[in-house]
Amino acid sequence: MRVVIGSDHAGWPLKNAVVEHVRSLGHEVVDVGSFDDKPVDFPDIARALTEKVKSGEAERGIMVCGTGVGASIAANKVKGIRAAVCHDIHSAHQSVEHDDVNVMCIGAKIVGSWLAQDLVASYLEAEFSTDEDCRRRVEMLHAMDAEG
Ligand SMILES: O=C(CO)[C@H](O)[C@H](O)[C@H](O)COP(=O)(O)O
Repeated sequence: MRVVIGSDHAGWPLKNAVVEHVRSLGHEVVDVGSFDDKPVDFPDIARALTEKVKSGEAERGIMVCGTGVGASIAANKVKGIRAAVCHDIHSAHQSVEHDDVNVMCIGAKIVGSWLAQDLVASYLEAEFSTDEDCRRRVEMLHAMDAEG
């Protein structure tokens, strides 16, 4: 699949490892930066990243900031985006299976590169469940988006 990946300055070192790993898993990467450690504001990167998901240019997004928290707050401001910080393997796949998460956020200051690789693999392998309870709940999230 096509995956858009972005980070702020704090997430930049881990983002590079994530980009390489996602490519090694056979996915296509759209890299929206950062491309160095120059300070940038995570909402700007979240805006660029979520635009690619919203438009359909990428099926999933991965955003790395210092904690993953700012990235997820910013991404969730965008209609159609369901973002979550995932720092354990179970959440990385269940967030997709149950909640149809389309942007996973990781904190570069919180997790190491080995765990990040496993989180990414788990997230990208997961598919949204056909279970009707899960489907209904995500429809409710769509309705909340529409309410504004
Ligand atoms: O973790 C973050 C937001 O939740 C960001 O990546 C930053 O690391 C954090 O806001 C700290 O910013 P700073 O400019 O690097 O001090």
